[in-house]
Amino acid sequence: MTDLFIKVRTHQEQNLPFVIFSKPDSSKTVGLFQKNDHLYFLEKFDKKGFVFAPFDSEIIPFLPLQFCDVYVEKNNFSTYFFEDNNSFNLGNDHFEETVVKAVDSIKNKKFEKVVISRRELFELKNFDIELFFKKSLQNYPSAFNYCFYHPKVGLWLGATPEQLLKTKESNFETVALAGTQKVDSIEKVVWTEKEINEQQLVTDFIVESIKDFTKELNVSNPKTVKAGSIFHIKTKISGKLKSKKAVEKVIKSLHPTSAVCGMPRESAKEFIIQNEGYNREYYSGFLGELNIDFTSFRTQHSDLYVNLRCLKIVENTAQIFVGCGITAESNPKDEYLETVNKAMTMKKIIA
Ligand SMILES: C=C(O[C@@H]1C=C(C(=O)O)C=C[C@H]1O)C(=O)O
Repeated sequence: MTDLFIKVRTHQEQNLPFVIFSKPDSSKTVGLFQKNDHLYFLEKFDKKGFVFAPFDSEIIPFLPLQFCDVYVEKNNFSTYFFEDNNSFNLGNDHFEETVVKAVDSIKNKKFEKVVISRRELFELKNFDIELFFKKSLQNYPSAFNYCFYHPKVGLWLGATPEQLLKTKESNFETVALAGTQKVDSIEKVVWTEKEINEQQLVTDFIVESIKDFTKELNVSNPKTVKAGSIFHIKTKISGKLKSKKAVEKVIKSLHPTSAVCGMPRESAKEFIIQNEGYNREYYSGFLGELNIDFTSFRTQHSDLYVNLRCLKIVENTAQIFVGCGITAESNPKDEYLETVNKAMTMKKIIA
C-alpha cells in the first residue's frame, strides 16, 4: 500500500474528513486530509480548498487548505484486475410514473425540460476505498474520479464526465453535456432530433447564464464524446471573465445547470423536489478545487465538476444516483433504460 492509501486508512480509522481525486487524464491522485473533524462551510468564494456542494442548498461543505495535509501520488494500476459482473438488481421504482407526469407538465407549459433521477440500491459484499478508487481510475481515466468522506456528510465516490467550470486567472471553460447512447457495436453514433435539441437547450442555458460576467465567449461545435460505456453530445464554452470576482457569480448562475435540473430552473427544481420522492443530497451538486490547483500549487485556478455517475455508501449498501433529461418527446421506458445504462458506470466499480 502506498503512502496516500495508508493515510486514507488512518483517516478512516480516526473518522476524519478527506478527499482523494484524480483529474481527467491526469497521471496523479491528490489527497487532502483534514486535521480535525469540523464541518467547514464555504462562506467566501476567495478561499482555497476543496468544495463539495449539494444539489439544492447554498450551504456548501468545504475542506479548507489551511486545515489539511496534501499528498500527491503517481497513479499506478498495474496490479488491479477485476471481473465484469452483470448480475445486477435493476431497481424498480416510480421513476416511469414521474416521467409521465413530467411530460404532462411540459405539455402544459410548466417548464421546457426537467431532469428526473432515481436512486438504485446495491448491496456491497466488501468495500475497500483503495480498490474501488483504482478500479474507477482504470475504467474511467478521462473522468474526474473522486472519493470524499466527512463524518457529517457521508462517504461518496464518483467518476463524473461533466465539467462545471474551470478557471485559470480570468480564462474560463465549461461544457454543455447531454444526449445519451449506450456504446454497443455502433461505429458511428447517430443522434435524433430530440437529443440534438435537448443538448442545444443546455448550451443556450449556459451561454445565457454566464454572458453578463464574461468579456469573451466562444462556443464550439457539438461533438460526440465517450464517457465509459456511454456516448454524449458535448459543446465546449470558453472565454474570459470580466473580473476575478466573477468566479462566484458564474458558479452561482451555472449551478444547477439544465443538464441536471431543467429549464426554466426554478419551476423544474420545484417539480424535482416535489416529485422525485427522495433527497438528491450531493448528487448533481458540484465538487472540486477552488482557487488552487493541488498538483501545481498554482493559485487562482479552479476546477469544478458536476457530481454525476456517483454513489453514496451507507454501511454495506451503495446508493447509486442516476438521472436523465425529460422533454415533451420523452418515452418513459427509454428514459428508464437510459438511467440503467448510466448506473452501469458505477456498478462496474463496485461489483
Ligand atoms: C443527469 C445525469 O446526466 C446528465 C444528463 C444527460 C442526459 O439527459 O442525456 C446526459 C449527461 C448529463 O449531463 C446523470 O448522469 O445522472
